[in-house]
Amino acid sequence: MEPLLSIKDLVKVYGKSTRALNGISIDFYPGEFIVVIGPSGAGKSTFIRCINRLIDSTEGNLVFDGDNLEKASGSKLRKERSKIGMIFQHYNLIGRTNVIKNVLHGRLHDTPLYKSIFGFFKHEDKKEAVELLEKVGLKDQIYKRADELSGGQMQRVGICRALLQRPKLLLADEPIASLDPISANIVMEQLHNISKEKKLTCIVNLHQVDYAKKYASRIVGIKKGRVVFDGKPAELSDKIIRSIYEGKESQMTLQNDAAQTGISTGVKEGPALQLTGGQKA
Ligand SMILES: Nc1ncnc2c1ncn2[C@@H]1O[C@H](COP(=O)(O)OP(=O)(O)OP(=O)(O)O)[C@@H](O)[C@H]1O
Repeated sequence: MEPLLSIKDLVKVYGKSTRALNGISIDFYPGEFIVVIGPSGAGKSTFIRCINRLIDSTEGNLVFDGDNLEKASGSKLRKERSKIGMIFQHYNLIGRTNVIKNVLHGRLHDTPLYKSIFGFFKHEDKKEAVELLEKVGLKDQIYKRADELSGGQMQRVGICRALLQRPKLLLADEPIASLDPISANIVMEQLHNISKEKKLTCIVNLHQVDYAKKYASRIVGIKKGRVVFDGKPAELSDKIIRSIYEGKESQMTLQNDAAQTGISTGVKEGPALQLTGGQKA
């Protein structure tokens, strides 16, 4: 199978010497649900943002859907970007605008400016927006202002907006980091189910190893800007997890120090990660 996204020797240097990405080469295939894990500062956000060119890489080659992404600019870049949906930690919704309009913003790239200004979207776009909102349990909230929603609801709107773009690739940068465990579970469950149903490739950055193990079809571990693990959830042993988070083991009480270590076992439903040895009691 041809990869949907092929990344070669990706390097990102901030300023003079911060090598956030240190030569990443990896292929992603259609339909994969990839979770990227790694300690704070490992380069996860930089990696995901280089993929849709929110950040320009310093070196490397990105081939997405058969096109050279890192060389694209202007309308070509906009066209490529329209095939990549993005979900953000802080949702990036327009608070004063209602839910359905926020979702319809996913079609802005395909709507003439004058129509979008007056809120004229195609009937089929509106229909699809409503269907998506129904799917994530928000049909009753369609005309509510986005800033009247809970965090979990806002993120589900963010998912619908990204999906209305009809992307080939969905990127999510810490989509549940600002949510309580119950909302986080709902968001991950829906993101996972919808991408499975639509056979959509997803790359999701997560701090929580247990969610990664629960939902990913493939886990990629990043440490100091390099890929140090790439495999199936079952292959991600406790030993490997410790090596990815090496240097932070002293904080690996997990339950208590989740925020500092970047590792959380706070999922109430689903398998809790059991780490043995090297942990504080
Ligand atoms: N805009 C920037 N300018 C300078 N350095 C940056 C910038 N963004 C990130 N960095 C640095 O690049 C490295 C990787 O950061 P990045 O945010 O990609 O890591 P991360 O794994 O996503 O971390 P976290 O999980 O804490 O969000 C870090 O050393 C960070 O300080």
